[in-house]
Amino acid sequence: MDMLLNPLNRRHRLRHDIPVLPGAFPLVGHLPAMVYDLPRLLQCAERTLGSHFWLDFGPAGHMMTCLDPDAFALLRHKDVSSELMEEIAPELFGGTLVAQDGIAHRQARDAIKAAFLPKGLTQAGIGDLFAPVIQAQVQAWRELGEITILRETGDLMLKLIFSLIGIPAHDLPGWRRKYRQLLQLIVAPPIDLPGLPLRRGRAARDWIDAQLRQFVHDARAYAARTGLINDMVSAFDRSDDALTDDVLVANIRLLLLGGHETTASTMAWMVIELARQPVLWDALVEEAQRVGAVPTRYADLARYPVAEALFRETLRMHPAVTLLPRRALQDLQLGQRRIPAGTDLCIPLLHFSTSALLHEVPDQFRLERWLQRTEPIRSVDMLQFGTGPHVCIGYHLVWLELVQFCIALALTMQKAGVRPRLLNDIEKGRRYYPTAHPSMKIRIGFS
Ligand code: HEM
Repeated sequence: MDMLLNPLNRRHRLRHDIPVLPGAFPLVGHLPAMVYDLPRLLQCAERTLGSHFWLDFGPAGHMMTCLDPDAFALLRHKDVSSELMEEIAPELFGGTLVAQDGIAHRQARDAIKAAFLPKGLTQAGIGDLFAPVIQAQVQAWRELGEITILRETGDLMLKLIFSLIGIPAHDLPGWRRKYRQLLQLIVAPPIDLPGLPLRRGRAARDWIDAQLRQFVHDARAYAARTGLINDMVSAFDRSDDALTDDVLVANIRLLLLGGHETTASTMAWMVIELARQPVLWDALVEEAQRVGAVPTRYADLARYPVAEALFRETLRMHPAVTLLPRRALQDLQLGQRRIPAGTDLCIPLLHFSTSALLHEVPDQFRLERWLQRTEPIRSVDMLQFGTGPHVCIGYHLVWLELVQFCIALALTMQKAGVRPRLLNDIEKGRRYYPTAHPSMKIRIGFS
């Protein structure tokens, strides 16, 4: 299929001496090609324009995109800001730490991050909380015999993330409905009328915030909630400049958002890769049987090198977050180019994750690149989680839950004498932006 570029826009233009990629449509710019075919779009831009070019993000404006791996270090640069995040998605990210810089960011992050480090996860018993939920879902797949994978992993992730926050199981259907409406804010056109996505999404966000406010209140009043909310509330209350409940609530909502689609997509890709490569499945089953149980503590993970390699290689080949927006606060030097203060930047994680400059035979799914390595994991090896002050808070949690997931899958299916099988084409229906995921239609059989 041809890329979704505007055939009437062929003019070559420069901004600040850097070429603008032709093919943008009015209003939506290059967004259609980014959503449906980002890898080919980046390759085409590199081939025709070189390593620095402007992409048109439609309503969010132009962003200078640099394919040189040095651009990854911009995420750690003191003169590069995350404020653009809030301008792109004010309804979702306004007031959250992902869109803040400096002290405001550090304060909010410090109050949350301890709960997500290995010690915090172990103390809160998160692995014990997750294991039965994962096992029940995988068992249900076995009984169904055939599933639509992304729908199922999305459902499982909602259950996990809600249990993490401490939402009681009987409240789940209501939450699920509101959560889906909240997600509409990502794509809602800016028209605020009854029945339209913006109005519904805002109403859902207000509902969710009101519930979270009540959780925070209960955590303070009775120390009644399980899950991470108690830990976060106490950390917020202990912080030097007491942070308001609005900040706390907005950031708990961010955790719900940040932890769901990304992990559901990675989990779905994991199953797809296991289904299409029998040797991967055999290696995983062998490891699962040798250890014989689903891990529940972070410290157990060292016993599952194959599952860890599967987690890392799946993310490398299919990073869920493909592009990160930033803004230069001062003039910057990037390779041979000077980038003026105020320039909006795009850091293409997808490109680095599959770049031949960083990985041998990058197009091949190879567990060996992780199993045979002797050096520790560097930030460039986990670039799918970003780096620097905003590096993903959920990294250790994702590692734990994805290893739990694939080991539970292997043990359950092996016991029943079946293995996953891919039932349709994986290329059609993939999406790459705002987050990447496999087609909603991919079906997996267990036989
Ligand atoms: C495979 C799963 C995941 C991927 C690929 C992923 C990726 C990322 C990336 C690339 C960033 C950096 C954003 C930036 O620099 O602007 C990020 C930040 C963040 N992630 Fe994740 N994430 C995942 C799962 C999770 C989970 C499970 C949670 C929590 C439950 C989470 C919570 C967050 C939060 C709160 C931030 C903002 C941190 C900050 O701005 O300081 N993520 N994530």
